[in-house]
Amino acid sequence: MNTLQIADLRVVLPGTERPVLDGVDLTVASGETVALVGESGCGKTLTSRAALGMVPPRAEATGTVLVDGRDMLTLGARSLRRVRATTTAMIFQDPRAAINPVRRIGDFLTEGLRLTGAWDKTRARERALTLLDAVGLKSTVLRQYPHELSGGMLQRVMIAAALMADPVLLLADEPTTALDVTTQAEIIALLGELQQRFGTAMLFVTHDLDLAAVIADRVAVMYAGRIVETGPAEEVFAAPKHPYTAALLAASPRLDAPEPRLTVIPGRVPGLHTAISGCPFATRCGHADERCATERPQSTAVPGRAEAEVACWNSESLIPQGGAAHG
Ligand SMILES: Nc1ncnc2c1ncn2[C@@H]1O[C@H](COP(=O)(O)OP(=O)(O)OP(=O)(O)O)[C@@H](O)[C@H]1O
Repeated sequence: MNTLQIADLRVVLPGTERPVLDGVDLTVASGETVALVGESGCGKTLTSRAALGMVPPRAEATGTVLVDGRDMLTLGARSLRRVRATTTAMIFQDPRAAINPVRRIGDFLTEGLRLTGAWDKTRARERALTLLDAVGLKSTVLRQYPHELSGGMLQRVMIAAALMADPVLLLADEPTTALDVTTQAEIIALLGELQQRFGTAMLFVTHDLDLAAVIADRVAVMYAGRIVETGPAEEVFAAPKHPYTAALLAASPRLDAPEPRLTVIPGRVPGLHTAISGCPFATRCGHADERCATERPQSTAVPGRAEAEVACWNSESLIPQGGAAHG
């Protein structure tokens, strides 16, 4: 069974012309890491928040969001709180914004578990010590305050906190963007190692394709609220099947290329006040024809590639085998 199974998720915000999430299908299996990539404003964060049953106020949400078999969109408030506290965890971009600055790290780590009522103080503290050790921090950190720790140490604390209740699903939203490159590499390695060790499913939101290539088993490429391509990360990045994926890869800076240069994808992601009748990428796509402008392409299996789908009318004829090598 998939730990996270999102099916046909549609979210409509009041006063807009197109759904902000438009028929999203996404699965993450136990022990698997799926990277959700795409330009800013495509709906990545909304998708990962929906996995916690969080949708913007006054938004209309349809479809199903199953976490460990329970639909987060229909659970009552109490059950939702319990599922959030015991089966899911989220790691955010900026650890300082997500932690109470006047509470000691020890209290921060243990209070979530103690609130569930199932853990007493001693047991919660033991669990905190085990996890601090797992993330490479000393036990003395328990008595420290957030301002006494560096950004990298604090993100390690956040990872420890996320794993306290032994969640089945970890949602990481740009968890290393606020860190320098060395610390970023350490945190990514740590996340990967712990996720394997604890067998957690992880949805990793990022706009950094190189990072996605390093951490993910599978990748889902999102554009204007839709998943336009999915598949094994290595294969998708080596040979993209959707013109948008190919354009994203071309626009990703490659310092090791013979002639490093930055390609820009012309145009912008259509705003929420623009109705879309066909493919949302059609207006920016060099391969679009009349059909792309009027008929919505459905996701279809990519021939010869396991667990891979693409939503493009012209994928087979336009994207050459071998595609744009990257990474
Ligand atoms: N609470 C909200 N109320 C209204 N609109 C929202 C809300 N949250 C997000 N949006 C809009 O939904 C769209 C998708 O936002 P989302 O944050 O999911 O994108 P993203 O792909 O994660 O972008 P980024 O990489 O910049 O974080 C954007 O147009 C955003 O302005």
